[in-house]
Amino acid sequence: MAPILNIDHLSYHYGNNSTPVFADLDLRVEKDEFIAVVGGSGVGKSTLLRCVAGLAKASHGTISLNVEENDTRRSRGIVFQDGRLMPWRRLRSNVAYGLKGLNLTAEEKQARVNDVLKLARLEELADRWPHQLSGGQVQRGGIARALAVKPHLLLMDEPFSAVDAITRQHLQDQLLAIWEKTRKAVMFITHDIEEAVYLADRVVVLSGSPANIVLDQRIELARPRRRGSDALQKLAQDIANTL
Ligand SMILES: Nc1ncnc2c1ncn2[C@@H]1O[C@H](COP(=O)(O)OP(=O)(O)OP(=O)(O)O)[C@@H](O)[C@H]1O
Repeated sequence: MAPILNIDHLSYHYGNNSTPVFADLDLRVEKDEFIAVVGGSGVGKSTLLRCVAGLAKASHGTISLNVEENDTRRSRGIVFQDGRLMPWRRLRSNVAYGLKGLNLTAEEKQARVNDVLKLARLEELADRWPHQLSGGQVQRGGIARALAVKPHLLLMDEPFSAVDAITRQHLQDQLLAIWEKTRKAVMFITHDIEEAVYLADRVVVLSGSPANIVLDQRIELARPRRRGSDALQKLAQDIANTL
């Protein structure tokens, strides 16, 4: 099967900086595959994700998405670190916002919103304002909004880094449950290597200046995985040693 995402010879420069953030970067992501991108602070993880999201334009190279065009869904859904819910809209309306412009009837939109709120286990909170939600609920709201457009590729930029450790573990497990149900490609940025190994099918390590992929590690651990297991810790340590 052809990869869903093909990144070829990608380079990105900010302004007139002489050194690109990354250069000549190649990456393939298969349909249904969950990949995590890790790397030190400032190495270029978010920039790469923003390029794939279409929010930043690469200086050189290409990004192609191998997806069926369809006006009832979008190719990509994006989840940011802070959830990015609009404070003047209730949760339901925030989730519905991304559906603007899609060729869906009002009933279909409503059904979509209900479905993703249910997936994110937020049905009961649908009429709350963002300030009435916990940090973890806001993040789940961000995930629901991204899923509402039925993306082929879900892009997540350190989505759990602003919540406490216990909430983070719950969110990781909820994300995996959603992924099992929806089976889409995920590109997940994190600086937490254990999180990457716990979640992903593949962990890609970005390093250097300009950055490039210094390790592309398949994670063969059976699911469900056990946090803190020797095998998981060892893989995480091996990956950390490449940084
Ligand atoms: N608007 C900008 N103008 C110039 N340089 C920028 C801009 N945004 C980011 N950078 C630089 O580009 C590099 C990559 O930034 P990026 O945010 O992609 O890194 P990151 O790996 O996601 O970091 P972190 O894990 O700390 O979020 C950094 O050195 C950063 O300082």
